[in-house]
Amino acid sequence: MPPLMLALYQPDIPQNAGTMLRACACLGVEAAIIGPAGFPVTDSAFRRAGMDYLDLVTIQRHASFDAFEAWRATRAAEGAPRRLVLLSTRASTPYTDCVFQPGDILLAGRESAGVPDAVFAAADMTLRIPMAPPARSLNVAVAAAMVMGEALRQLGT
Ligand SMILES: C[S@@+](CC[C@H](N)C(=O)[O-])C[C@H]1O[C@@H](n2cnc3c(N)ncnc32)[C@H](O)[C@@H]1O
Repeated sequence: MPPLMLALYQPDIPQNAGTMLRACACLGVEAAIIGPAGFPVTDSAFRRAGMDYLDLVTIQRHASFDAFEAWRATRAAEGAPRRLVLLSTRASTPYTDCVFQPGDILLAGRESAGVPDAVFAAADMTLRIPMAPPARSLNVAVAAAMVMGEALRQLGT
């Protein structure tokens, strides 16, 4: 199992998803796309869009957050639980305070709206990247890259 997974919650901007999937390929991080997405997320659609790193990244696709949670529950029942670590502008814990664990799943929110309250509540941890006021949010791919970098640094990979 790769030490880390990045899950994209209902991504709606293909260029950001492509950037994050490429980062996963380069960093050895597994990826998941939680639908519905705002664009086609099949391998052939990514290839048509020119994503040339596709063969270097393992991408799970889940039709909904419920399906993703069902998969996570199965992993836990098999004795391999995976924490859900949400990146959110609504969180209060700075991401640098998190002690990351092998198998953690970093969840990045939808570009337009983040995640709904039920998804926020389902997370085992919620993390914030502190920003200079009055900034509202980072680009999702930038946020994901910052937290992946810190998690991989801690995990020594
Ligand atoms: C453009 S932001 C979403 C903005 C949305 N209006 C909201 O309030 O959640 C897209 C995603 O990037 C991540 N993100 C952006 N800035 C962040 C920050 N400062 N701390 C943690 N996550 C951040 C989160 O996963 C967020 O859901």
